[in-house]
Amino acid sequence: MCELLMRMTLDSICKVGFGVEIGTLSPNLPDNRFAKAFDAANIIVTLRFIDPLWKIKKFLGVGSEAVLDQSIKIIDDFTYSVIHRRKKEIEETQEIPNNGKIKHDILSRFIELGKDPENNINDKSLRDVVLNFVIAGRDTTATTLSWAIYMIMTHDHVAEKLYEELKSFEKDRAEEENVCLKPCETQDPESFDQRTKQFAELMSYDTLGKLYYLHAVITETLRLYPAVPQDPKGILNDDILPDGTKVKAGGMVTYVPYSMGRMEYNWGPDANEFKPERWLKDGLFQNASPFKFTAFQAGPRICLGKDSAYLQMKMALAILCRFFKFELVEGHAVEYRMMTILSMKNGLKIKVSTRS
Ligand code: HEM
Repeated sequence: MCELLMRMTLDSICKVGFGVEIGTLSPNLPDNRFAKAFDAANIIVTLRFIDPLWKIKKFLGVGSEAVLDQSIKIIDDFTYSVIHRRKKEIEETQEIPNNGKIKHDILSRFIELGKDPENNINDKSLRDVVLNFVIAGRDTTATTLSWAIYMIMTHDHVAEKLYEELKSFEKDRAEEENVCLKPCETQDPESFDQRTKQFAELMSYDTLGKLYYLHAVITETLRLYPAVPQDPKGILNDDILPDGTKVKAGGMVTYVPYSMGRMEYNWGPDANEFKPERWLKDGLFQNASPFKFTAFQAGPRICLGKDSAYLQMKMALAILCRFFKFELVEGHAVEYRMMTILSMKNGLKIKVSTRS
């Protein structure tokens, strides 16, 4: 399941961020060299923190450092091909007179800014923009979706409550749009497919905002399994923190969303329990201060993609939890893989059944 979700979020960030369809989630699941190289580079760079010999290996070009060099080459090739494709498409559309098409993706906006030499944007800085958005937007949402599905399938009452919310959302939306819901025969793939498509079409940015329980399920997942479990900061100058702690230039300060999300001091005696209800008051979602719920960081450098991440995760989970039931494969151990992102070491092996 984790790999499929990673493919989905990679396709999605490439489409929304860079305006290109890369189709890694197409039915034949094509070999995904970029994703493999990206994962390998992520692991190797993180392991440098605990491998005192990494500089020597890098100098000699051996072991994991040799793999890193190959991975970087694959990542660069992919990234530059995305940039060149987008640039070419922009040029071609601009050749059509009075075309007036506005490019909404992030990469196009940076390419546009690059036309002014004062902005000093070249292909290398565009590559960094692309990679930054892949790093920020792929693993974070994919891993949160994996933990959310794990939480939903191990808490039956949550799965049922969510299903009820999605069923009544579907009914209400069909009434609002004045359309009849198509039949949903779980044994007939064609009919089942048609109904899932119809459900997807009934979703919109505004209407997804009404799915309070789903919003609470995702937020509760991020409280217990924040995609960025710890977030270290380098100290530039000697300073004194608000509580009086003195910190020295060259040192590090880390805030730890994983621990903060589980502190009884913050969340009460049931802090370790998965309870989406804690986010609801009279059925409406109640947000917490970002300084208490720190999964997206707080202050001026808070995550820029928070709303887009919720939107994507809500769309994916709404379809999955409305039409499918999940069960953990017997004996499969769900364990942490502690990298920059809190992912699952052995993936998430599940049995899936359909719901009418
Ligand atoms: C569950 C999903 C996500 C989580 C938990 C998350 C979490 C975070 C966190 C903790 C930071 C602060 C990192 C730091 O200290 O420097 C951050 C920054 C950022 N995130 Fe997200 N993120 C998510 C999804 C996304 C998505 C989908 C995008 C883009 C489409 C995105 C774009 C960004 C950007 C651009 C920054 C840098 C903001 C800045 O430094 O000013 N994030 N995110």
